[in-house]
Amino acid sequence: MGNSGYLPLSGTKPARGYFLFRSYAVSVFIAICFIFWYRLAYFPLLEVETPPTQRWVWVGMFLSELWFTLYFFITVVVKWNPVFRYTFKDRLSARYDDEALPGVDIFVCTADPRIEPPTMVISTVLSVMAYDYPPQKLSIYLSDDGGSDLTFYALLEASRFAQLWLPFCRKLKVEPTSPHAYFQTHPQPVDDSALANQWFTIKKSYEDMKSGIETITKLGKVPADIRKEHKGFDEWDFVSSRHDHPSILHVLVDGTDPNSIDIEGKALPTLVYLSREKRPQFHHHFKAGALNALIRVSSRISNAPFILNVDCDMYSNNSEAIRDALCFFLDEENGHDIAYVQYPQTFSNLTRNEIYGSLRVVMEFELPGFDGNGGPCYIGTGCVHRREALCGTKYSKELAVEWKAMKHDRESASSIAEDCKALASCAYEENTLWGKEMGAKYGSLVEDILTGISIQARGWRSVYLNPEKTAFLGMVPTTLLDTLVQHKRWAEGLLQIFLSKHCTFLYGRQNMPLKLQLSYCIYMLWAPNSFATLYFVFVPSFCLLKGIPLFPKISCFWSIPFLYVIFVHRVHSLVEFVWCGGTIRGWLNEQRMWLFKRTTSYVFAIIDNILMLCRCLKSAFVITGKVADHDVNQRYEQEIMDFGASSPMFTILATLALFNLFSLIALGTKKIAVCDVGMEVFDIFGFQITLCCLLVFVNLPIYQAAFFRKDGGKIPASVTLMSSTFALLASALAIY
Ligand SMILES: O=c1ccn([C@@H]2O[C@H](COP(=O)(O)OP(=O)(O)O[C@H]3O[C@H](CO)[C@@H](O)[C@H](O)[C@H]3O)[C@@H](O)[C@H]2O)c(=O)[nH]1
Ligand SMILES: [Mn+2]
Repeated sequence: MGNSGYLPLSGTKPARGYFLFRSYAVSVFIAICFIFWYRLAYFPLLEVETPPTQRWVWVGMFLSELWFTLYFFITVVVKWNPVFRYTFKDRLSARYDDEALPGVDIFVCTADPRIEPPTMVISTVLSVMAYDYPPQKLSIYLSDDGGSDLTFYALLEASRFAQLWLPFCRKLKVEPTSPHAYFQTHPQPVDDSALANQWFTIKKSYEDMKSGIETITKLGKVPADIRKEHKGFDEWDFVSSRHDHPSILHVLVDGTDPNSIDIEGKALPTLVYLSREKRPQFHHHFKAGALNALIRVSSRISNAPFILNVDCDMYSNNSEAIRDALCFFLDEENGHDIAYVQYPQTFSNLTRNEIYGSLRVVMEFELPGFDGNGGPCYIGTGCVHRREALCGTKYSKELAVEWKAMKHDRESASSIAEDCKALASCAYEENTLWGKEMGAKYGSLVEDILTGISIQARGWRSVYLNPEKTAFLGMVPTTLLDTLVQHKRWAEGLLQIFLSKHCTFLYGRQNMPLKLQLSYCIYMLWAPNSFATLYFVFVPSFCLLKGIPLFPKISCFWSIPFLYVIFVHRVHSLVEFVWCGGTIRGWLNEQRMWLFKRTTSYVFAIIDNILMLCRCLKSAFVITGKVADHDVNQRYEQEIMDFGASSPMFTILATLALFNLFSLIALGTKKIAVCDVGMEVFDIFGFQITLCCLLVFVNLPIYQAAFFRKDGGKIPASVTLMSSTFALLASALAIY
């Protein structure tokens, strides 16, 4: 306890099992040292009879192992000292009554009504409107980069439905407050007939609204009679396309208007629709551009000191999340230098065994590790920012705010709406620092990470909060290609940061602790992992066919460190995965995705980075799919991998998978011929054979999709044909 009676608003829990983790890390390091000793001592140096290929592949092994060691070291740095936080919301409420709480602006971003259905978007909007927070202090802004009247129509409907939904949420303490998620998971209450009736009425009006929106979305345009209902639709007379239109801004609920109330007469939060101006001759900077327009427009309308931003698929699952975050900012002793509170990215549509992987370990262990090293990175969604820090202010002690003394004067939002449009125009940012020193940063495919780095580099701290009750739930892609493309975008953007002046080692040198600068490498260096991985997936099997041993004999001493590292490293990964709630099959799927990403997404990420460095390519943000057709959904539910499309990524995957299969088959037939020396072959090539077998095992879904499946998610015949040819060629090359 510091000064008179001060009680902190948050605390930290000691990490469990960290002694085990540290012993594991140290022991693996020792084993790795032995591996390098072996690599150097047994380098097939100058013996005359060694063919030069053998020397080169040995160097390759050495370099790959060196890379993996470096990456392992970074992982250990990240996980060495994790911090797990919790909050005291009761203390917050005791110190700040509704009047004293600061305003919070909430940004929801959407970009395309075909990929991000308006019904999903408004469920998210309604979920954040229903936060357990004084409504007059809340303002919700929907940014629509799709410039779509369909989305506007949906939001208009949502603003009406909110008058029913918010009182209902209050009365029944509804959780989650997304109507879609709530009605999906909560059946009609049975014990209280009045409540049951009310539940039924609300569900009915929700379903009606939803089907109305769906019909119109399918139709592709808003019918004339509905357009007459609100003057806002007239704005679409000036929209020539989603890439060419003026700013559209409408205040659908004006919180300063005493008539903006729900059916119980309680105030509603402000609700604003914004589609910033887009012109073909101006770069719109994707989501970062959208965020900056929102920052400016909201600064005029509500100017809340805190900003929560979520992607349109991330609904609020915990109506206390704002209060939780404020426990950090409003802490009188430790809150002044906190720029943002990051929540984990968790998903509502994961299947039991997470067929395309999840960010489980990242969210449960790596981000707490970042927190321990100086603060989590900003991951784009589920994050509460201090407006000032996001806008580019450097941290200094003098900035400390006395929150209770804050004034909350606001002009009527509707009356200033017209003025605000200029703030969302393309020309506004010309010759300003927006996107450079102010707001979300431009020029990166991972604007979030870059923005986070720049905030931390200005001396601010950040914290990570992973409450027991998940704060937000979003969507993971439901096909393999979508997942790989998403990871390509991330890996590409992250590597781009590493190669730029914003690399943490340069940019964060002054204000970020070294361990935090280093921690960022775990993500910035995702893509380069592909070199070492490709090497390990191809070369040992190739050498197996050629008869070149790359590892020590199983029977000799040197195999021990190899066995130790392989075994303990994987067991640790499994334990870690299961520890944070995953299943064993889920872990296996995660391993497969690990391999797939490293041999496709990351390879393309590197190629694109090289092209960008040569200025042959401009980066583009491919929006992640959030809807799929019935068949695809069904396969996803059944955890059957979905290939379907023909993509060069699948050609690479299938080629590598088939090549390893061919190697194993070739070895099998060879072994029959040399039956009596079988044991000896295993002794010499044990590691390579095991690696090859493991790869074949991991790739089982690929063989199945290439040769045995008939459904729409199989690997297209052309891909199978091409990959088989490549794989056969490679095997032939090895054998002859
Ligand atoms: O021009 C654009 C492109 C995207 N978005 C929005 O950005 C969000 C994220 O896009 P999505 O396609 O879902 O990408 P993800 O890969 O799922 O997003 C993750 O990665 C992004 C880049 O690192 C972060 O911005 C996101 O917050 C994070 O969830 C969505 O709400 C989009 O509507 C825009 O507003 N304008
Ligand atoms: Mn997303």
